[in-house]
Amino acid sequence: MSIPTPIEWQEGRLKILDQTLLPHQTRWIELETIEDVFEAIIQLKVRGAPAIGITAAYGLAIAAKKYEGVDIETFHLRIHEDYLYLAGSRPTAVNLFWALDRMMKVIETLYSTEETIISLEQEAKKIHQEDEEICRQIGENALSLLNGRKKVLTICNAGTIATGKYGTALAPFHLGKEKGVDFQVYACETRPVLQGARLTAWELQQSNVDVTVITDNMAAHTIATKGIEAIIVGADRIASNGDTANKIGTWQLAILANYFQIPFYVAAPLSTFDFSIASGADIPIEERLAEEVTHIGPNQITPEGTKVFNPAFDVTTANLITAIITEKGIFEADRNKLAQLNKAEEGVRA
Ligand SMILES: CSC[C@@H](O)[C@@H](O)C(=O)COP(=O)(O)O
Repeated sequence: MSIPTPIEWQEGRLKILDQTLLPHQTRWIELETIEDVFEAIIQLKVRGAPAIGITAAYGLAIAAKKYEGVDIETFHLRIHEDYLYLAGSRPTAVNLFWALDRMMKVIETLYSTEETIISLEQEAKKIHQEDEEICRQIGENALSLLNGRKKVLTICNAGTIATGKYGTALAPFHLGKEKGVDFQVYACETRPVLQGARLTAWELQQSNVDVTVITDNMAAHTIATKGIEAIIVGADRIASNGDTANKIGTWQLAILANYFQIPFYVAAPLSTFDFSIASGADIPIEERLAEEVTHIGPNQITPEGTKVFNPAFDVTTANLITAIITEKGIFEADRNKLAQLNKAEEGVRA
């Protein structure tokens, strides 16, 4: 696979592929401070739930280095402020909070500032490395579930550049390519920020996967006339009952899948589950700047003063989800089935 790695940590320096410049420029930028990390996340230079979590974890490791030489109590106070700052960047993707909480757990067990700084860097690297293996496993499970269905529709970008490697919803296409299984992928352009048209099209082209871009309002017609056999999407947060937040536009695809009687799959790591909330009604939905809707790139497309509603995500209700594909297997989007998964995971964590 020839897609560049989206996040790199080399000798204590963090570099990310600036996704706002894709597909026209492939440029890595260095994030030197916690403020750089915060800005990169809110400006979508790095995006996608797992990639946000990984970058924030490195952000905390970078922040910790500022406090070399301070006593451990002061260190705890300062790093807690940094944790809250990064946690305030984007509200919907729970992987952000999962990664930051995991970093803070490391701190609880150590009593020397110097040792904690080293351990935080190690933990961030671990979160990053683990994600690649998790995504590969999701890809394997998705490949077996798709089982010969080759014409697949997706939305947004839940690919390599949204994760450590391979992606979630796009993982079966990358892995399929490695194994000689060829898919025909249809990618919704994903207004307003065009993650499908800009990022998924670019990423799948890098992998030589056959990809066709459609505008978001072409989905029903495309499913009906092009013989789409399944829809697969990523996730930003999955509630205890299986309700799933993902990029705005996902819900309408699930409704269409139900209408056309084709499977609708969500692919996500366990770090995207939020077992602390009962249903999708509890998921905070990020609203972003009006300019994302009023403009395409630098060009304004609406009359001056047009009112705008710009939610970045919607919640697909569990009843519309055929299955959730995780690194630990395939699950029904059902409160009781997911509770078993949570129990098994709690056992592993204990
Ligand atoms: C593996 S990425 C999963 C999700 O985060 C993805 O589908 C998505 O909705 C990304 O939204 P974005 O606003 O681009 O961060």
